[in-house]
Amino acid sequence: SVPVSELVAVREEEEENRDDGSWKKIKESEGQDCGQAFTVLYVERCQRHRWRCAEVTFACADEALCQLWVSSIREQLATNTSRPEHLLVYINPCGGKRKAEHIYELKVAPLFARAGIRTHVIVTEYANHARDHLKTEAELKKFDGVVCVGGDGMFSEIIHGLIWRTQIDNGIDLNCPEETLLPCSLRIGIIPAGSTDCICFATVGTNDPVTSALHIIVGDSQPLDVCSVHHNSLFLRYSVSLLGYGFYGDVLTDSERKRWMGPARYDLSGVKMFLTHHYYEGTVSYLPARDAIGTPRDAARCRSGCAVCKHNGEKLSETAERYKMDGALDSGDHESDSEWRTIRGKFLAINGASMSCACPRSPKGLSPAAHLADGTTDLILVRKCSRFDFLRHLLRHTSKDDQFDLNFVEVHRVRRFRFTPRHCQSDSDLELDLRESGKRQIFSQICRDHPACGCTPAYSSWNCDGEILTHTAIDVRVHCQLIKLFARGIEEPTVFEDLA
Ligand SMILES: CCCCCCCCCCCCC/C=C/[C@@H](O)[C@H](CO)NC(=O)CCCCCCCCCCCCCCC
Ligand SMILES: Nc1ncnc2c1ncn2[C@@H]1O[C@H](COP(=O)(O)OP(=O)(O)OP(=O)(O)O)[C@@H](O)[C@H]1O
Ligand SMILES: [Ca+2]
Repeated sequence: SVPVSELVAVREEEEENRDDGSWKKIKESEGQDCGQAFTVLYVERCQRHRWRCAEVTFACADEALCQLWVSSIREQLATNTSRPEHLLVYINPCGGKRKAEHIYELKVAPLFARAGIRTHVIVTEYANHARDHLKTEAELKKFDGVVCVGGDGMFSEIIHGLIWRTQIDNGIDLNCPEETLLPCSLRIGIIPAGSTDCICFATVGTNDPVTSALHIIVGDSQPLDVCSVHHNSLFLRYSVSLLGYGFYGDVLTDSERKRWMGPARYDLSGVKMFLTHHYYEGTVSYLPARDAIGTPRDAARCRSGCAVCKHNGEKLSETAERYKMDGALDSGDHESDSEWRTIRGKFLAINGASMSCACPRSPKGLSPAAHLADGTTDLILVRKCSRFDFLRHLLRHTSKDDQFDLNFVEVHRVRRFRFTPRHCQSDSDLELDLRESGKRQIFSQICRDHPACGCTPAYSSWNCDGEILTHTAIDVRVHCQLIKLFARGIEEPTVFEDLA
């Protein structure tokens, strides 16, 4: 049996198609003349979270009965209001291996057509075309969802456009980090055609255009946390996957100069920055997610219908409701300032992972137990250590071993965090540092005079979902379930999976 929610479409067979393979078989085996036939298209699960569109044709001597089946199935599909009818599609022809248009035309458009979905397709002509179109021009009321054909950078454009539009339409000040943002009503579908495609991989379990198209067609819905990033009272960007300073910031900066290489640029820059081995000094403060269930060291993973996301999401909205009824001004984190913790040090990497960040390079991701929609982000601090130790940490992203079980790595589940690089710290903080490291001052002078010695620069950059941020001192706040995707989270493998 197939659940009605996983039907793609039903098609009446034409007279001239009557010799088509599957139907002919039924006809012959029944040994009778068939009055009519119809084909049901449905989702079939394959290996490694992939979905395919399978079909079965039913033949029937009684034409009226056949019609009844077709109309009943159509009725069932029509009453399911979560299935989209009209989609706004943006294609980035320049991402990944530059195959987005081809992938859409060949694999996705025919499926949408079969499912009776109407589309308005825009092939972008320049960076930020999709974002700006969504911000100002797009007639969003006409659509049931937005589809992004591209990578994480393209997805970032879409969420910036949609979140901006939703807040501005409701008079919300984006530059104020304390504002409660309004969730976007349109769901977003991701057809992977980029270099990392981590958001697709971490929410569906695979980077496969057909699987993503089927999740859109059946009208799946997966809420997702979004971090807002501010510098003082200036809005910088939103992030849903990785906010990385140090190693991942440097890898991104270096790889941008190698865009022509396609996805391989990240590996080359990764090896280069690993060998460069820069560390950065600064202060990280964070607000622990005290009242949330789950920790970054849990063995359990965020999966389809995740109970942790459900529980934490409901608890947060109850607390927000209570605050509203009490007439409290701050609609922020509802946690007292005394809860903030501060860590100063030298770091090879500071990473905020709002989701696992699983991708083909690291199928378990940067924070394997992170949740898609629990209102928290996992703050991972990798302190200065030897190259050998850092390599051990990196390698554990690709094996079963725990990448956090090392004495130079710590991880905290947080609602909010801030970072200030050492050179931006207040005078009193700097004085303290100076007393601690008189010796280093002499060396850094020598290094400035002899740049070839390879000493560490003062600043790295933040990698924000694959975009470089313009500021290093940032304030990050998680907004629980601000957007929704046409996805359902990674499914546990089922007995129905095709193991052939
Ligand atoms: C030795 C093998 C170690 C492998 C360790 C792999 C860890 C990979 C973790 C990947 C996390 C991706 C997080 C996703 C971020 C996206 O929002 C963003 C936009 O698409 N992508 C990147 O920034 C792209 C980031 C790409 C980072 C690639 C890092 C590659 C590291 C290679 C280190 C090699 C050391 C070799 C020593 C001889
Ligand atoms: N028509 C265009 N011309 C040039 N750049 C574009 C165009 N449309 C979008 N972009 C930009 O291209 C950048 C990269 O796109 P995309 O995210 O699709 O691929 P990627 O960077 O290869 O993949 P990933 O982000 O998964 O690593 C995005 O930042 C986006 O703003
Ligand atoms: Ca989260």
